[in-house]
Amino acid sequence: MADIIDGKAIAADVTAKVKIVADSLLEKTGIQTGLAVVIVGEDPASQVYVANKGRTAKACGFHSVEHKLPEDTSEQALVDIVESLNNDPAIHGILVQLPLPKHIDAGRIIQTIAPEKDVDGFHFINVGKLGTGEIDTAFVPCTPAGSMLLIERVLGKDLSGKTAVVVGRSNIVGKPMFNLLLAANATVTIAHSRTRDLEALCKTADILIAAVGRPQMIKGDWVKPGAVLIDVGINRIDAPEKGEGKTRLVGDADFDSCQAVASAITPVPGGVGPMTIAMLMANAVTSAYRSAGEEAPSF
Ligand SMILES: Nc1nc(=O)c2c([nH]1)NC[C@@H]1CN(c3ccc(C(=O)N[C@@H](CCC(=O)O)C(=O)O)cc3)C=[N+]21
Ligand SMILES: [Mg+2]
Repeated sequence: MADIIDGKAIAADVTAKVKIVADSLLEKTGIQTGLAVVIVGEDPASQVYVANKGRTAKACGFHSVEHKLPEDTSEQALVDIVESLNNDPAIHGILVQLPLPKHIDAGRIIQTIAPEKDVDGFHFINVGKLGTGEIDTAFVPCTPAGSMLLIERVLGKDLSGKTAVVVGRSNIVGKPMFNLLLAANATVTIAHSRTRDLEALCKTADILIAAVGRPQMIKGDWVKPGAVLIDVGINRIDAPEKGEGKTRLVGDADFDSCQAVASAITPVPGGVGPMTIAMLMANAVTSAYRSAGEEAPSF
C-alpha cells in the first residue's frame, strides 16, 4: 500500500519559508514582494484559484494585487495592463490566469510579460533557460516545480538510474517536467495520446507523472510495483453518491487501484494543487530578491 504524499502539508512548509524570507528581505532592503494576478472573465474554477492565490500571497506578507477584468476585455487593453505591471516597481511577479477568452491571443499576452516578472515561467526566455539548463536564473512553471519538490521528498534530489515516464506533453506541465527530471539525472520518456501501448510504457516507470487531463485514466495495473506516482490531474466529475447534482475532484490516476501498487502517491485534492500555489509564492519572492541584487534562497 503506497504512502500518501501530503502535498498540502509540504506546501504549508514552503509558504512558511516564503514568509520568513519575504520578511527578511523587507527588513533588510525595505522591499515588499509584490504579486499581481490578472483574470479575465467569470469562469468559476478560475475565480477559486485566484482567490486562493490572493489569500496565500497575503499570508506570505506580500503586496497582493488582483485585476478582475470583464470577459469582453480587448487584447490591447490586456496588453496595456501587463505593460503597466511590467513598469511598476512594486510588482515582482505577474500571473495572467489561463485560459483566456478566445478573442485574446494568449501567446501574445504571455510574451508581453517581462521575463524577470514571469513567475509562471511561460515566457520564451524562461522556457529556453530551462531547456538549456540555466535553471538558476529561470522561472520554472509552478506545477512541475511543485511536483519535483514532492519527488525530492520521497527519492532525494538525484534521480540517477531512475526511469521516469511523463504522460502528457503540454507546455505548462509535460515539457517542463521532462526538463526538470532530466536535469535531476532521470532517464525520461514523454508519452501522449499517439503513444503505442501506453500501459506497457507506464509500467517501466520508477517515477510516473500523470498529466493527461483525463479523469482516472491511469489504472493500478499500469503501475510498476514500488513506483512513485505524481498525479497532476484535477478533474471535476459527477458524484451522485454524494447526492443529486454533486461533484468531486479526481486526478488522472485511478487512486485506489494505483495506491495498491505504488510505493508513494499524491492524492487529489491535496497533492500537486497546493504545491502549485506554494511554488508561485516561491517564484514571486525569488523575483523580489533578484530585483534587489540579493541571492535568492532555494526552496
Ligand atoms: N497562468 C496560470 N497559471 C496557473 O498556475 C494556472 C492557471 N493559469 N490557470 C488554472 C490552473 C489551475 N491551477 C491550480 C492551482 C491550484 C489548485 C489547487 O490548489 N487545487 C486544490 C483543490 C482546489 C479545489 O478544491 O478546487 C487541490 O488540488 O488540493 C488547482 C489548480 C493553476 N493554474
Ligand atoms: Mg489505478
